[in-house]
Amino acid sequence: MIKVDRLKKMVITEKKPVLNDISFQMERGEMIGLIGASGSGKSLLLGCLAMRQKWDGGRFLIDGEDVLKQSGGKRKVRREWAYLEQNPVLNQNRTALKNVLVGQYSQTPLWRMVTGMVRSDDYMGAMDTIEDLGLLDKAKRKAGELSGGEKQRIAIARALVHGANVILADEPVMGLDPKSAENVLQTLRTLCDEEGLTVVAVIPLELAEKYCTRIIGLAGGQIAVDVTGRRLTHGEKNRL
Ligand SMILES: Nc1ncnc2c1ncn2[C@@H]1O[C@H](COP(=O)(O)OP(=O)(O)OP(=O)(O)O)[C@@H](O)[C@H]1O
Repeated sequence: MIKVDRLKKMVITEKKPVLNDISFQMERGEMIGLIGASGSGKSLLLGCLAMRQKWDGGRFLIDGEDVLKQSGGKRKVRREWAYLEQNPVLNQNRTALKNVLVGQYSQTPLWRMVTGMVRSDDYMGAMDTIEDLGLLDKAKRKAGELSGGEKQRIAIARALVHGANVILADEPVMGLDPKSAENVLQTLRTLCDEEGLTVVAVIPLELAEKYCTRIIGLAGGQIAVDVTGRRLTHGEKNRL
């Protein structure tokens, strides 16, 4: 279980904390939609969870251990959790498959990386994951030739092949056409339901209502809404 306990986050330009007293828990298999007005701190919260932003207060407990105090705790989160940016960083000249396999390089000897030789079980694992994400016919295409939604799904495949059990995604469907956006979110939801993946994604409210198991809304530096995935009431929307 993952527990955020009274997280505080400051930025140099503001006197007051941008995030103050943020507390919530995440269970395995949850897909959390993070919503809130522009500037409410969604990206900063995601960055704190991904250990890419410094915490200015609070505790971050994973299975009871405070990651902020544990030696190597931050590195472990950075290595084991996936942080998906809006425009996934893929090598455009390499195939989708090679980009997915990069996720396994941390366990791959240097000579294999240099020669590009891949173990057959790594190859099979990557192909299985690509197939699960509906991109088998694109596996040998260069990443630069894929659509935005396909690139997002390749980034998800890479995260899964790398063994990530938590995916933090900052606006993963921004700029995608509606069908591709729904495809990416349906893929993530299925992985949560069937594989126990945990996802926190900054996405538009109407998509969070449709695909997420839970919706967390930020306002005024605090959690203003924390409900199971469903249509928000007028009252809840007004709090954001
Ligand atoms: N590196 C930084 N230095 C100074 N201020 C920052 C920095 N990063 C974020 N902020 C400020 O913190 C606040 C929250 O930013 P954040 O990017 O988390 O908002 P957001 O909810 O993701 O917004 P948006 O929906 O527009 O992307 C904003 O007021 C922003 O200007």
